[in-house]
Amino acid sequence: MSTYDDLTDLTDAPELSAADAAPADRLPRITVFGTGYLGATHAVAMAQLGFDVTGVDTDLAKVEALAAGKVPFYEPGLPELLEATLATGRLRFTTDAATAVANAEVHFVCVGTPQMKTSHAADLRFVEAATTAVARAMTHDGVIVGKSTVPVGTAARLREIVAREVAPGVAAELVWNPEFLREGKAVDDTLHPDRVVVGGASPAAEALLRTVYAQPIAEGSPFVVTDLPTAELVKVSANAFLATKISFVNAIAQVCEAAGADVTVLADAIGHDVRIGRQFLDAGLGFGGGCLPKDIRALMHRAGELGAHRAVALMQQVDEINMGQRAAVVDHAVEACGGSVLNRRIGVLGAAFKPHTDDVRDSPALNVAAALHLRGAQVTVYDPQAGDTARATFPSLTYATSAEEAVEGTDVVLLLTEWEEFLRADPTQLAERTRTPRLIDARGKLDTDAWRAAGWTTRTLGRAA
Ligand SMILES: NC(=O)C1=CN([C@@H]2O[C@H](COP(=O)(O)OP(=O)(O)OC[C@H]3O[C@@H](n4cnc5c(N)ncnc54)[C@H](O)[C@@H]3O)[C@@H](O)[C@H]2O)C=CC1
Ligand SMILES: O=C(O)[C@H]1O[C@H](OP(=O)(O)OP(=O)(O)OC[C@H]2O[C@@H](n3ccc(=O)[nH]c3=O)[C@H](O)[C@@H]2O)[C@H](O)[C@@H](O)[C@@H]1O
Repeated sequence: MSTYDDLTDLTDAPELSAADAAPADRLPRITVFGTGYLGATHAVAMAQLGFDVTGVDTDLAKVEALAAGKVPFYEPGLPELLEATLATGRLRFTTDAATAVANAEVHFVCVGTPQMKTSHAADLRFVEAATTAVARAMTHDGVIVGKSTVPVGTAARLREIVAREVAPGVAAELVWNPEFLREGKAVDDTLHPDRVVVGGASPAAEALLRTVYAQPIAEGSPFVVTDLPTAELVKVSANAFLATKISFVNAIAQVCEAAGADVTVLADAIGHDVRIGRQFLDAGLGFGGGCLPKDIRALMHRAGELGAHRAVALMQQVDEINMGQRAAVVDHAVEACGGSVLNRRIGVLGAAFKPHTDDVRDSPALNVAAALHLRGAQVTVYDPQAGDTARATFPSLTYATSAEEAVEGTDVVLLLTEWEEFLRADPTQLAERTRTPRLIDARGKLDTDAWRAAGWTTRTLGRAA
């Protein structure tokens, strides 16, 4: 039996009424639990849409920073919008869950669901704690809206918690409303979502969510109404599909390298087929970040619990191919250094898991840099935004403040995160700073003809050596 079975019968719980849930005389008031990448963006965006919003976090430093108008991470456009929405008086941040909940009707749960240290499963303790805190603090009817990415079956279990914790006579309905924003484009994705998915909502809760998302709906965002498990799985499947696309093209890239074909041209060509599409077919170092890797592993784990072995096998392959890309880049660097990187100087361009973010959670770039460091190389990393987060995660690497500094005296240079700054860099100037102008383009984004013309020897993942 899985951990999600044996649900309590909730039929005796009070029902949310349309009048209580959506007051006619004003917009519903909102709390957002968890003010990380997702929650901070969501809170600010909801305030921008005109709602009264309180962001709640257990991390006092984060709350104080946000309340002072400082976004504790790099996300283009968010600082300006935070400042503007704080100035309206509609947005505030606190660690005081009880007061925040008592003053609102819609409670978004946006806390983390990281991978467990001991298994592939998602760690649901934060989601459970936040849901419990909301349910306990509810003094009047309202809706708890799960937004965190969770394994299918979690919401049903959280409903049990809500039923147990909420005060008698208070109608607390839990629905699921997964989020699809991308870091680096978080503001735009939140204000203009590709779709809004709501699972498990009663008519009253659905009406409330339609009010909350009225603007995106008016602008044409599809509003998908479904049950709880489908809503949870839509989210996980979307990320699993994106991950599968990337691992597919990386598997083909290996064939390209062996056969003398060019994976970028191939991706462009197959991408013209609208059934395939060009997006998420960039071969190279593979996917990282705080979501795709942990989400496919959590799916692997949950699918295993449910006996869905084909999904387990597929996700295992996607993960394995992805991690293989990191190993391949390390091997290329070793080969470029003549068989050993011991005491060799390696310049690494990029630490973030992708451009336009300072997020280094499960970053392939930082992972490769660390692996080379552990093999005895002298690794110097430069990232336009992620230097501080990278240093905090992996302090024993050397961090430079420019690409020029990072490539100084190097035996090989690795392009690991495709920031525009690197794509625009002058290969002639950089070549002069190296000991040997040798480049591995692990993102397939550089104009290697221009780099070769500037004296570099180059190697690109997905093309013949
Ligand atoms: N980062 C992203 O781009 C997206 C993330 N997601 C999902 O959203 C969830 C959150 O992800 P991130 O924002 O990246 O994580 P994060 O780690 O940046 O933020 C999580 C926040 O929750 C806070 N928290 C933990 N327990 C709490 C509690 N009991 N009460 C209040 N706050 C609490 C933490 O202090 C932290 O600030 C995850 O499930 C993730 O998979 C979904 C879509 C996009
Ligand atoms: O659940 C989440 O948190 C989010 O996860 C991803 O968003 P994000 O992690 O911000 O980053 P992506 O833009 O998806 O990129 C993920 C990784 O894939 C890599 N990637 C992307 C595209 C590609 O063609 N090739 C490739 O290797 C990127 O370099 C990066 O490391 C999804 O794109 C979002 O829709 C989702 O909401």
